[in-house]
Amino acid sequence: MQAFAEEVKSDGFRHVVLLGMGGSSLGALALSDLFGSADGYPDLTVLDTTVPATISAISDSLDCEKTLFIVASKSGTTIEPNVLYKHFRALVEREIEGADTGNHFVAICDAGTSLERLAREDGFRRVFTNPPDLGGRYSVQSLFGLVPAALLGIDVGKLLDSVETMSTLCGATVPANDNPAVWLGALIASLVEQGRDKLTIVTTESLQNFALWVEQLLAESTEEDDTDATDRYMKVVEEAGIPVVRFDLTGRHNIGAEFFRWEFATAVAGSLMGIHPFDQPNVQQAKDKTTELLADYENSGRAPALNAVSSLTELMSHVKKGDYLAITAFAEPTAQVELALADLRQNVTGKWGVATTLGYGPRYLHSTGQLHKGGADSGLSLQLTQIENADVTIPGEKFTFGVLAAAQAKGDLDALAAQGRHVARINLGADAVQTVKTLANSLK
Ligand SMILES: O=P(O)(O)OC[C@H]1O[C@](O)(CO)[C@@H](O)[C@@H]1O
Repeated sequence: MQAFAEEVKSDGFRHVVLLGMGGSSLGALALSDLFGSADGYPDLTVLDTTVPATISAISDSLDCEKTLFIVASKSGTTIEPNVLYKHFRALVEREIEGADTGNHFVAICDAGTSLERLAREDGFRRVFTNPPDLGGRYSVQSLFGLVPAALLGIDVGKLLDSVETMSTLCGATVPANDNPAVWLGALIASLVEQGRDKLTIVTTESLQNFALWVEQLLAESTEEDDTDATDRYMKVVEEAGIPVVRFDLTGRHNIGAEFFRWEFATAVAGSLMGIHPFDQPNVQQAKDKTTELLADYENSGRAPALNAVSSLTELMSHVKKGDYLAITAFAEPTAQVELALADLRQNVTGKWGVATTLGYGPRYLHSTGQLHKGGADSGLSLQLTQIENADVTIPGEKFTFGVLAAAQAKGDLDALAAQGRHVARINLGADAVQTVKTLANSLK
């Protein structure tokens, strides 16, 4: 891996764009956030969206000649990386005519998948095949995390040493009380039993995407989660007297140990809670609805309609003690949108006294989407959409990214509603920031 990273660096690549969802990208995102790229190594962008505005913004900013794309998917069948590959392959072919475009693409996947075949047929620079007995969200210490880490110039050996240290501390002969992961898993499970079924992860800035990684691990595995990294929200949490556990990261490479601790703890918590920690059965429901909507579009030419559904106030009229509000946004996550949403969340908590989660679509569909549909019936869902403002075609497909994003948004809300969950949708219109601000202010 490190030899490959050196080769990529010396061939003049300055940017790596990783196309992948959930466990196939969040570990790399966490590592890139924490380490950045070492001197002379390329930077890393994770692209795990179908929202046209974000895809256009990234496509416009790329210097294709110096960009390497990683298509990362264990199953090889996930729609997002597959269509993103089609888009970027065409872009590279347009931008650097005549060159060996396959050289700009790398695949990470399980052996024998359709992605492996495609990558070989399309002449990818390299195909990394992963051991198939690893669940997606438990795969950061495998090629899914390590190849991007090596490309960033991270010392992969040091990272793995820290994983090994934690795995020794969690060995089979270590009594449960002294085992850091069993202790954490048991704590999570026992707090859930006492009714504390929300976990807030507060981190320093460089670990915010590590929190996203933990969110996916827990939300798909145990169906219980709430994360928030803003200090203001943390204050509200502390004031509510919620138990706090603190882990200090002594040296960046020790993130490897934390990956291991949380994976093991999640398996322990899931087992104690009687939940299968390696399964995510409800994720499929939204995928099936999306597939139906896309087929309908291909037959009728009618794009999935994202009509307004209910309103925030009407939605919150159903709230009960212990419920949470899941805010999902199919919009470009600009800094201003993030700030406006942080205010909205704070005001929701202030007005109704509930915890909130925030997930951008379609990323959250591969993470907290499981919690929303398969977790306890304590979540109300507010979907915010801003999809129509731009569109991007997908070579070889009848649908565009806009149609796909709309089908994913509608598919998820339909799946939730079909389960009797309370839902609302607000279309953000042309000015997403202003719409969210107005909504937040109306709650004061
Ligand atoms: O690596 P794949 O097969 O593309 O899957 C991506 C993600 O999708 C999920 O299967 C959920 O849809 C996650 O568990 C997984 O990490």
